[in-house]
Amino acid sequence: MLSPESALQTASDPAANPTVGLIGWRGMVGSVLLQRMAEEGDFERLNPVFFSTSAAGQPAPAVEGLKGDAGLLQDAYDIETLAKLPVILTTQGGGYTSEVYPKLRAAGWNGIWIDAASTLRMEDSSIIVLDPVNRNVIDAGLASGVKDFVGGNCTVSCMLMGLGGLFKAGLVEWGTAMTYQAASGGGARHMRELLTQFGDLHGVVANELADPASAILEIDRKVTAAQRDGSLDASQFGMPLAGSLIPWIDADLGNGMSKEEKKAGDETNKILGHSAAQRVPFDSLCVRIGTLRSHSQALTLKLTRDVPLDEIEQIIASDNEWVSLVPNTKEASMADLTPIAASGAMTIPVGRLRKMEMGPEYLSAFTVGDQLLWGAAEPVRRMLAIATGNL
Ligand SMILES: NC(=O)C1=CN([C@@H]2O[C@H](COP(=O)(O)OP(=O)(O)OC[C@H]3O[C@@H](n4cnc5c(N)ncnc54)[C@H](OP(=O)(O)O)[C@@H]3O)[C@@H](O)[C@H]2O)C=CC1
Ligand SMILES: N[C@@H](CC(=O)OP(=O)(O)O)C(=O)O
Repeated sequence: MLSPESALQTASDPAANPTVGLIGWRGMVGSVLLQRMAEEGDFERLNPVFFSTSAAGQPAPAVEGLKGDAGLLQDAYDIETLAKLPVILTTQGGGYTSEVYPKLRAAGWNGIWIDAASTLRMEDSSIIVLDPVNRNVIDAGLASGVKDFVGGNCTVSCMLMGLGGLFKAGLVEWGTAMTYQAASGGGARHMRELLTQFGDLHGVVANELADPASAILEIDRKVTAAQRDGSLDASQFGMPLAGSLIPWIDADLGNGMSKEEKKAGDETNKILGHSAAQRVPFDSLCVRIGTLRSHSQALTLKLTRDVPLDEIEQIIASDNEWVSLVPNTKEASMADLTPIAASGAMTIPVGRLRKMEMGPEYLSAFTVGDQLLWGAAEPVRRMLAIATGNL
């Protein structure tokens, strides 16, 4: 393994492994990314140069598969060093992208920028990457000189991994998604806050819970009072999430829509490579719930025609190797169609498939996916493999 310095010097040597700058590897998405890269043996085929916004000069992380160590952390704001890299992959977040990306391009950098943040997603110059769904769009983009490849919104990517087959077959006239998004979608501190709230609420009624004869309405009164009196730490979410929900995610766009909801239609159509004329109306109502990891969504799809349910199931199941069809029974749904089942798994369960009372073209569906895997880390990991000729 080359030291970061020599790796940078040989970045254009075609005989060497491709050099890639990794930024954001310490965060939640970044940690999952490193885990997946180690599992897939990616570090055997790359020269990684690790960057940090807070700890330049410290030792880079030890990663499985790398021959030798990765040297020291480089300064993630050092444009000159970044500009020597042929490929940069960042999971650092939108603030970092907004600050560094324009400076790098202004400095004449012409490398490939792979990003998990939303900042550049809807730019004409970028492609939203989800290769099991849009490998054709990615390949065409690479061939035509596109340099910016951005992972999609977690909810959108998980939905398309599950139901992309129906969209690709041209069977969706319009759709809606009612989402149930996990606390971890907000970041590590949000997860901690939720668990702390659960613990505090339990503490408020621990004595009553220990006594089977205590009045349930008194327990309810005490919990509700604690949720309302400001005693719970809600600094991340802005209101208690434990034992409740928040029917708004991300910024208020001022037109009755949240930023998270706008992404559903915009990103779905961009990933599928639809022109404005081909746009499939797809709208959503996004809700934060008190789960830890994995985003769920209940969908209503208006199909372009009446397709028999068994055919629909076949189209969904055969779209990609990660879809897992769950029989529409109570037992199977409880076992396999929950955040508990999906968290940490690469599979995307799709179930509750049935035709609705409104007519045979109306399909009801439920899907759940680990938003840190297919919703964030995996599409950018795979894009890196594509960009470096390994996928
Ligand atoms: N969370 C999710 O479900 C999803 C997130 N994304 C996007 O991915 C990007 C990154 O999100 P996420 O990983 O959740 O962000 P995190 O807040 O977990 O990590 C981002 C950066 O914060 C710094 N940091 C500061 N304190 C800590 C700490 N205690 N532990 C770890 N890192 C710390 C690290 O930078 P440094 O090492 O340089 O100090 C790290 O790289 C965002 O743009 C987000 O929108 C996309 C889809 C889903
Ligand atoms: N907004 C998502 C997570 C996320 O980071 O989305 P995006 O990458 O589109 O900003 C959530 O809170 O669950």
